[in-house]
Amino acid sequence: MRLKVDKLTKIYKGGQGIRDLELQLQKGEITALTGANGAGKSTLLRLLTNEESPTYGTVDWCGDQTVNFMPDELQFPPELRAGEVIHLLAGLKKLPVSEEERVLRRVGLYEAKGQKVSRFSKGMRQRLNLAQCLLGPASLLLLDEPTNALDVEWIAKLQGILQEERALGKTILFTTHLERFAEETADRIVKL
Ligand SMILES: Nc1ncnc2c1ncn2[C@@H]1O[C@H](COP(=O)(O)OP(=O)(O)OP(=O)(O)O)[C@@H](O)[C@H]1O
Repeated sequence: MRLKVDKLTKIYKGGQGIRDLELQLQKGEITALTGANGAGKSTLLRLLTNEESPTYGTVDWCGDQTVNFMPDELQFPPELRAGEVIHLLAGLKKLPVSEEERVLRRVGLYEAKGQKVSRFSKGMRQRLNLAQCLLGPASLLLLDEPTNALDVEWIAKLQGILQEERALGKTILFTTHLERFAEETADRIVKL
């Protein structure tokens, strides 16, 4: 097992994020997190990425984990070219250039690597966001609404990418409003 969440609760001043959540993520499994607007999906991801602390409850990481995160929206410096963004991030992670090329090809942005991010469409920006999440080794991938802004073709390709990552032994948790995508992609659906 890779992650165990016990009685996890986040109560904001104005209202409630999540209450008494129990969740276990198994190694090599894809879990989809669904639920209405305001159900607490993003709150859970913020607690798992340590952006926020729980009011009470625990997250047991069961040993060392490397987590790669795809937020629901990521602002890139607009003057940078896509290839430069990935080059900088790969440098921070001490990855070889071949890894930069590999992720850019995977998200279909290799040909567009010389373009400034400010000229990118929303879907292209989302795929660059996906690329940074796929960069380098990780034991757990957390993705917040990864289908946002993607067209039908790229939603299908995202499904393939997540399943390839699972085949490599990664544990994956993503949030979505697309029930069919959740059913077709995930091993397990957790509804908040
Ligand atoms: N920083 C905050 N301060 C106060 N309340 C917050 C804060 N962040 C979230 N909430 C509240 O916590 C609840 C859960 O919000 P959250 O964003 O986690 O929902 P969600 O399931 O991701 O929703 P959506 O499907 O709309 O993205 C909501 O009632 C929201 O108003």
